Amino acid sequence: MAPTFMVSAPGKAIVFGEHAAVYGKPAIAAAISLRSYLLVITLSKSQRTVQLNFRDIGLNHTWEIDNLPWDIFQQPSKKRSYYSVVDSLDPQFLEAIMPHAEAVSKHLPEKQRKIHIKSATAFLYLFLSLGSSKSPGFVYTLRSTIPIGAGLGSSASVCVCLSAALLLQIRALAGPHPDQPPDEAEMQIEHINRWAFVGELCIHGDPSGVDNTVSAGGKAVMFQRNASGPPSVIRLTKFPKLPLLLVDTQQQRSTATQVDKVKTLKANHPEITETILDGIGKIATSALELMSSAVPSGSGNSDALGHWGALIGMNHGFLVSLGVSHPRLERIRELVDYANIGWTKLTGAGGGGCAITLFRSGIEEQTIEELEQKFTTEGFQIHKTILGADGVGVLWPAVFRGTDGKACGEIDQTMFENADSVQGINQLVGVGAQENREGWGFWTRDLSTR
Ligand SMILES: Nc1ncnc2c1ncn2[C@@H]1O[C@H](COP(=O)(O)OP(=O)(O)O)[C@@H](O)[C@H]1O
Ligand SMILES: C[C@@](O)(CCOP(=O)(O)O)CC(=O)O
Repeated sequence: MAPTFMVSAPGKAIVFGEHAAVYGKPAIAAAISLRSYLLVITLSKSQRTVQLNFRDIGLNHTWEIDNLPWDIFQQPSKKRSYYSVVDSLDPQFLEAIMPHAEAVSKHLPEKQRKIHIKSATAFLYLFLSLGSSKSPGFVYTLRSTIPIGAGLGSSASVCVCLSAALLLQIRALAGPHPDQPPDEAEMQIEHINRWAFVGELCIHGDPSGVDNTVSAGGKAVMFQRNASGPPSVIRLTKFPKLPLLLVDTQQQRSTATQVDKVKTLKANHPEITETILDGIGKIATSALELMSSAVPSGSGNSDALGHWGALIGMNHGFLVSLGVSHPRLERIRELVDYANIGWTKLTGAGGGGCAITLFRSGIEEQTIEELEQKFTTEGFQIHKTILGADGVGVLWPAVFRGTDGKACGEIDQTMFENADSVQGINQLVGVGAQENREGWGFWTRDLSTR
């Protein structure tokens, strides 16, 4: 029987190119140190149930494994392998899943229930695609430090966790281990990424794939969806350590709705919208070119920083034209612009969610503190995070450790559920880019050649 284990995957911030990424334009995004954590417990052979316990959204549902539609998923003509490339959902699979997904949270108001159904659909689609009718029972408990529906890729990070956990359970992944050849690590990240994309298809409708790609591989990437075949992904080894502030409007919205808004605009005004999307793509390309010649940083090269700042301002302007800003996002920009200390753009799908602000060089710490105070007074939330965090990671077995790094015991479901807020989760299992916590492993790809 597999030991209790945990997987974790980061959220992301899109620095340039959201929305345009859906239409095949390039985007630049980086993993952040806010993460989701999924604890996987294997039950004894006699317990033939699978429990999904998504604590942050209050979803807790148990299915009988034998009642799930395995026959539909395992038809020889449709059965997928862990290395298959799946880029669209099978309508027959979806139809078979629906009664089981719709069995969740019947007591809740429709709006909240819809969210639960989407998360349950993503889980069941992956579980039935990758698992087996003969598998033992499992409990999957998820907790996340990423705000949900805030543009920081919470759904992708959940999907990466689910994909990695299921692939580990069917032994389709080796490691991660320290002596793993980089090519093997690359391949395993890609398998996790591909199945995470399938989960994203269930939650989003039409994701570009940038979120799951950054979450699975971590660090920073230039991403471009192709008309057919896999997307082009360039790992950005020279991604600058930028003096960035991440401000949350606390205005929740759904990515699917914002993506639909742009789709409608494009249908009504095809030429103008295409010009805007093209402009956004050119901004991402220009940032990439700049990165290969001069690396912008908070302390040095203020020309390069100013260039990036201008690109950030233009990118936001285009997003406003696409109709995906929000008065609260504009308020963040207004406060930064009045103080004349940097450049702001929304990040993610917009319509609420978060904004990033890049500071000019030489801004006094006190000025930043005053601005942060204003944000807090006006009900915004500031997320302290770094860009370029690690991708998907595994804690196998799931043990917690004392301050000396020594294993103290297994993390059980109650302990994980009871970890108090973000601080409690971080204290128990937290792992970020700067926190090389004992026991966690990450697939490490070779970055030297890119
Ligand atoms: N912590 C979580 N637990 C369960 N489901 C989650 C969690 N975070 C995100 N999700 C799923 O992802 C959806 C939010 O995704 P989305 O609208 O794309 O926002 P984001 O920009 O945060 O990714 C939620 O409605 C839910 O279905
Ligand atoms: C708007 C979009 O470009 C990014 C969405 O990011 P988020 O789901 O808001 O974190 C959509 C996509 O690329 O799939």
